[in-house]
Amino acid sequence: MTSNSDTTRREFLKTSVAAASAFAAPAFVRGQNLNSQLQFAGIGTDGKGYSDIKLIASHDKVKCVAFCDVDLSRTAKVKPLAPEAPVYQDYKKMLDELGDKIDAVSVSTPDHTHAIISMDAMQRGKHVYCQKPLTRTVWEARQMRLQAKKSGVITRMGNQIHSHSAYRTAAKAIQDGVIGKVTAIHSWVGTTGHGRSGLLNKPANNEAVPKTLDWNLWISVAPMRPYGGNRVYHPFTWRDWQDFGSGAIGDFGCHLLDPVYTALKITGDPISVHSSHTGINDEVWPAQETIKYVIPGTQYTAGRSLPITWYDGGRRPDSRIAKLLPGQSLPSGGSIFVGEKGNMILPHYSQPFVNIEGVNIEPVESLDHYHGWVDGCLSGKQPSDGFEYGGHLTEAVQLGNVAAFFPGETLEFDGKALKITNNSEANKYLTRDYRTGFEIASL
Ligand SMILES: NC(=O)C1=CN([C@@H]2O[C@H](COP(=O)(O)OP(=O)(O)OC[C@H]3O[C@@H](n4cnc5c(N)ncnc54)[C@H](OP(=O)(O)O)[C@@H]3O)[C@@H](O)[C@H]2O)C=CC1
Ligand SMILES: O=C1CO[C@H](CO)[C@@H](O)[C@@H]1O
Repeated sequence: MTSNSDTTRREFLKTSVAAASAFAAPAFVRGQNLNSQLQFAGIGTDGKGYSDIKLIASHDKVKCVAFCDVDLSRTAKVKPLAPEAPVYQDYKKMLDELGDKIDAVSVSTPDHTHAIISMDAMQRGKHVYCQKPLTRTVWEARQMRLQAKKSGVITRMGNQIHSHSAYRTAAKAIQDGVIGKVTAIHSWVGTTGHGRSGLLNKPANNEAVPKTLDWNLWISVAPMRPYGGNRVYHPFTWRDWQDFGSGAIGDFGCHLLDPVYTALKITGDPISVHSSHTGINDEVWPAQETIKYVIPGTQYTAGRSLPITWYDGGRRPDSRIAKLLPGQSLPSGGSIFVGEKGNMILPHYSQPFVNIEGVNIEPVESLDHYHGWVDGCLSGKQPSDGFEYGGHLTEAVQLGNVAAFFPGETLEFDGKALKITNNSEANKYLTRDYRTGFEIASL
């Protein structure tokens, strides 16, 4: 049952956010919303989920009203944040039972469950903070973008470095023209596509599912398979497996390519994608990859299109591309922005530098990524990396994973039609088959 005051408050929050998404929110709406509380539920409560929930809950207008994790043994850390809040194993049951008592949710679960949970929450009018990559597939990323717009809810992707000084400084430097127009991007990370579980195929042995874990809910949209054992798939090692995670580019693409997309204001769909790697089977992602994209140019690029090359698993760009000054070196992960006047090197999570003598970049301040989303939910103002932005970025990242199934081929992509135009077989990898009972209700 919802009390009258809850209904009134909830209805008010909903209408004012809907109004704000249709046109700029009038000051009185913002003011009244900023005085109200955000009733928040955290989904996925260990691993990254714990830090997401803790940092969102540190906003003084947030009230934690529920927690949810498929493994009840992994909920102990969040309980002290709101000892009276109920703990659920099934997010659907939580949303059904608590209804309007929840305004907003975080989704910090393995990649394969981001879309099914976030779509359901948005369809019920909840604001959503969802971890990176926004989704496991290109099709899901498109649905998330469309649904967020349709529902008029406030969204943010969990790529928190977006708000960090290092990435914000890099974006400003590019937009200020420090290296001139950009002609190419090279981004790399040391992380490998598999190796976390030590397996290349499903294990022959099985172990009993821990009593605290609902394995059916963990598997969710993916085809059912036996539990396997601790750290075969969960926790954490799901990143290796095609059914659940997204390999190295899925794990880090939405971090490293985020300042590229933000700085260059990329909103167009990739034109083409090409992969080369050390080998792929039907289960895990390649250990080492090079993915080459061609992306439509913007006001900050020299050409009408822009080549972006991604390297992982120990592969990295030829250091001569960077034309470093004496004393400079390439970081273990990051990006080279090649410009007409010079190059900018952006190490992952630290300040950028350029190879132009005498030019130092003044850092800009960090913002609070988590509070920025909460403030957005209360004011109706969409933060910069909502699902419209995160959806575009994730589509590109996951398109790289589609290309991994066709090494050596250049796949041409028609973003409008959501179709690969020169290889019909590749289209099946843009989406997936959903397990009965776990289909995503799309638009
Ligand atoms: N932005 C960043 O810097 C980082 C982002 N991430 C992202 O966060 C997400 C989670 O990663 P990580 O914390 O490492 O993963 P883990 O496997 O360690 O934890 C995920 C948590 O979610 C729970 N869970 C799994 N499925 C569901 C479900 N359907 N409903 C509710 N709870 C569920 C897990 O339970 P169980 O123990 O049973 O699996 C676990 O407690 C990923 O998308 C990852 O990419 C991760 C690290 C850093
Ligand atoms: O930033 C991060 C730190 O490492 C984790 C494990 O690879 C990533 O998932 C995460 O996004």
